[in-house]
Amino acid sequence: MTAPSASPPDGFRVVPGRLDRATQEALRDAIRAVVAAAPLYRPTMPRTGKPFSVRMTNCGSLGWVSDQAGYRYQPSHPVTGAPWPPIPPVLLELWQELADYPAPPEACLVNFYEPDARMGLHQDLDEAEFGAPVLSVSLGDTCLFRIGGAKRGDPTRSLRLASGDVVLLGGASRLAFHGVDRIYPSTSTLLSQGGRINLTLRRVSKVIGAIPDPAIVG
Ligand SMILES: O=C(O)CCC(=O)C(=O)O
Ligand SMILES: [Fe+2]
Repeated sequence: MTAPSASPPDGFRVVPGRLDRATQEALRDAIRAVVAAAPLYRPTMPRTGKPFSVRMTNCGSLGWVSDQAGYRYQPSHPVTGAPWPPIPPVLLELWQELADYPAPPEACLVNFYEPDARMGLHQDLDEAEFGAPVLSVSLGDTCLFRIGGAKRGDPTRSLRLASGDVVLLGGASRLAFHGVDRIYPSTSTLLSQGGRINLTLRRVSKVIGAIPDPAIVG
């Protein structure tokens, strides 16, 4: 008997093909404009200083960065010192439709994967607010995405994410380990040079009164 594959953690939602081709193209162009204002750079790992294989930038009032001092959110680009550009409206609308959270995202991390890039299993833990999901959008080449549970050793399951797919890490899955094991080159025509763009929308700070008070609502 083969080992059963892990069932997805509660709150993990995949919406295949959520963005049609025209929307993907518009979003690609919006991200090009973000990258023109806030260039992709290669972050380094805390302590070791080892470079990531993924290049990154951000849009939003806050951006996620990593360097030898650690992981954190900050309002400006670590190389240029400029504030991050705003999050494109199409992404804010997507958050409103899917996130089920009463405040907008503050950060959108932009990951760019060359064909040989990957992202090791990790949890997204640098936000103060775990009540909001992380909403992820894939553009360009298909990847092999892996998700496990709240502990590093928990069983994992793998799925392919294609251009236009949207994933939500909400509920229990908000703290699940996840990563990207590989990119499948030449699986999309969206990016002329190939590769994969992943966008993650994140609420960083807590919203006071985010949970409606039943005494007021009722
Ligand atoms: O590229 C992906 O699909 C996942 C990215 C991710 O987990 C992250 O940026 O924290
Ligand atoms: Fe992540």
